[in-house]
Amino acid sequence: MYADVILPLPLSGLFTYAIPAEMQHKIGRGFRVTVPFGRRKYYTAIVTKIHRQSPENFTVKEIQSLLDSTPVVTEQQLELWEWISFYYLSAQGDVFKAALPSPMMPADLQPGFIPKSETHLRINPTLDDIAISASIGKARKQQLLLDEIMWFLTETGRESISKREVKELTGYSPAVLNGLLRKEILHLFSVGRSRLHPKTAPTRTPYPLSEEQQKALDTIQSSFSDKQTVLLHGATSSGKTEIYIHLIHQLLTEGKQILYLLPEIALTTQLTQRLQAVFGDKIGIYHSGIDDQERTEIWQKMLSETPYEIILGVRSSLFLPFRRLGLVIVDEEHETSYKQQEPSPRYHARDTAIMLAHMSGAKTLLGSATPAIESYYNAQTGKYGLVTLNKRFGNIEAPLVSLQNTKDLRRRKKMKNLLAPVLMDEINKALENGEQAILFRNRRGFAPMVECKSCAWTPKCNHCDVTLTYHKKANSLICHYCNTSYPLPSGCPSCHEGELKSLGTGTERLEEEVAQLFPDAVVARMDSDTTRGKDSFERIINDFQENRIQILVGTQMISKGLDFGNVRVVGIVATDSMLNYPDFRSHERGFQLITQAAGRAGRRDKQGVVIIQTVDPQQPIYRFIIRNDYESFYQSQITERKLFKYPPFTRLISITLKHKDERKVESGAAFICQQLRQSLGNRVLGPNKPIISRIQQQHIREVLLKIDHHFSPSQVRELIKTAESRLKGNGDLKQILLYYNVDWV
Ligand SMILES: Nc1ncnc2c1ncn2[C@@H]1O[C@H](COP(=O)(O)OP(=O)(O)OP(=O)(O)O)[C@@H](O)[C@H]1O
Ligand SMILES: [Zn+2]
Repeated sequence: MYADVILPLPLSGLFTYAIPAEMQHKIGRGFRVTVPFGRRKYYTAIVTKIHRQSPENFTVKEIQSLLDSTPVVTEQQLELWEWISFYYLSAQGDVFKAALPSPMMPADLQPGFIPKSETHLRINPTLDDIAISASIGKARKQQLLLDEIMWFLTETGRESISKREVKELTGYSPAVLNGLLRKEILHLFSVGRSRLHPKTAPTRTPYPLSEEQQKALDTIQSSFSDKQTVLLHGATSSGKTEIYIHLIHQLLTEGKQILYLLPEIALTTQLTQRLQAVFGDKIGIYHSGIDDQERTEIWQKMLSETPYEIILGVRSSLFLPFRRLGLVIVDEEHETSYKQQEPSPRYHARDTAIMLAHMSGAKTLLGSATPAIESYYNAQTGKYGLVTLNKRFGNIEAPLVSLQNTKDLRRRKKMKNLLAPVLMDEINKALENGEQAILFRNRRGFAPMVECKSCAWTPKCNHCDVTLTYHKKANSLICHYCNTSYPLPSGCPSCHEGELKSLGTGTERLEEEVAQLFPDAVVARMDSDTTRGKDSFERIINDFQENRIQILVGTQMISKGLDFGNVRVVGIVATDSMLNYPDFRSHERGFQLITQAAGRAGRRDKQGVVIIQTVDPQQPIYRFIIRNDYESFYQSQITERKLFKYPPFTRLISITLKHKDERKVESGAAFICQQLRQSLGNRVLGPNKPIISRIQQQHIREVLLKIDHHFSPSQVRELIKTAESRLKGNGDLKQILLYYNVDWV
């Protein structure tokens, strides 16, 4: 008998191995095996098929060992993997690697799962009291410690005490304990211990819903009777999360599991607190910030008889084994961080979640104050149900948004620093009232650019076509594409005359300046530079929540989903580069980002104030934002999308080609275009030289396919795969790396 397996390698197709006789009755689909492959000794692979067809043309190797006695990947998961690999044009091995926590796939160079253990002590059962006291003799300190241990065991009713616990006893000293061990009065042994969080009990029941919330919940439930997916379009702070909580509560009574997806780890902290208050330890948290070994235990728990009933996590959590999935909630469904960009599989977690729900007979609820144009279109055309919630919870008015023309203010010498006078005033007022402010800037680091004052030389990355960002605290120049860091030169290395000056503002400079402007306030920054540490999100969020920080400066990380009660002012410092970025989605993103950031203000008691600083206040998008008019904004966008054949009217597939040799990558891209044009004609755009055309020494070209609904995903897949194999058959071009990004965002 033979087994087809998926290897954790970026290779297309399955690999066949012979099953040793003694394994034949124990193996099946979804089991892990170790197999020899290539030069490395062994890999962990997943069995997808058992059959009797002996492979031709090569000698089959044998499976080395079987790791499981029951499948660790369910039938449904394997189906989902197949769909991802098919739809997103990614190798099955890439999907496998993305899905399983790495300790579940031990290999030569990769350790496996290590159960967590703890050292315990127990009293030697072969000794009676007389033997013990004879052995202790006159060692008074040993007797005292032993008495304390015995007292502990009686009190707790346990057989053993952990080493950690012994250290807390008053009579403890290492010498005394060693004495008891040497005399074999005490024995050491090791006990397995779960990494999962211990029991936490709920502290409250769900809040009663307002009338509007209840109506929205009822409509969601009735929509589910004929739609598999429903979009909840609810204003910021309208209380969507509380609606989710009621819905979850309902599903739990039906014995169903719920997957609650968030776009970013930064959002899990607050949501964990909110959900745990109601659901206690029914919730498992799953994201890349959680240690791999613990993730393995969560996976095992999901396979057990007592799985988590609720999983809260980011995109990778849709790979967990669910058995009774009833509902997937995709919160902030518009977020582009739901799309995995690197590495393959480049899947969209929202769309994959809808597929997962479909395969499980579950429902999907998408929620956002600023839905993705595609999702709103699906709701408009009846593919999804649509439920709208316009009002903020507690009937608080939507924040008052106003624009400040910084170009004009500068000309009139009114900009004394990075903040417009009106914004300064509002922050001062808020601080006087004991309220808080959030300042948003979509650029991290101190200054996005450094320039020589005399010759205008600017430092660039050696590996990428990118100007370097100055980071002051690290005192270095950093490439935001490959992360290489360079020391800051003391003078211009080009003309040797000029001094270097830094241009522009990142969050680090904004934080520094704001701290000087408001010396009595505590100012903190939240961006990817300040949130590297394990608990750093939690610390900043808790400090802000509890008013230990008055002004929070940050990137898009602070712009959405967070719920702070005391924020009066939100300042959006420079939005122009974002809106002028040459991409058909730049206005959609701008609208979402600004509306979401604005939504952090005035969430309790009274209306908030939002000030947007721009050099171009005439941009029509601001009118939609100020009037909080998603509907008209959507209309303007969908008209453009239709006219220029963008999603949802087409599917975009981007093909990226990379090679060290620019000439080669150029001819490779031309070759691919020419191949695809034979059947796809003018649906093929390119090749294009991207704005950043070299990253990590690799030259890059891009081809974009705009596929209308004449072509099915499988037809397009076929055409692309044919073009790829022709390119790989061309001796000169076969080294070119090809990457596909389906539903490119
Ligand atoms: N029924 C309710 N009873 C008491 N408090 C509520 C209720 N509904 C919402 N709230 C409170 O109102 C605030 C806003 O609600 P929530 O965070 O759920 O809004 P949201 O719609 O998810 O907002 P966003 O899209 O901005 O994340 C929260 O502090 C929440 O606890
Ligand atoms: Zn670089």
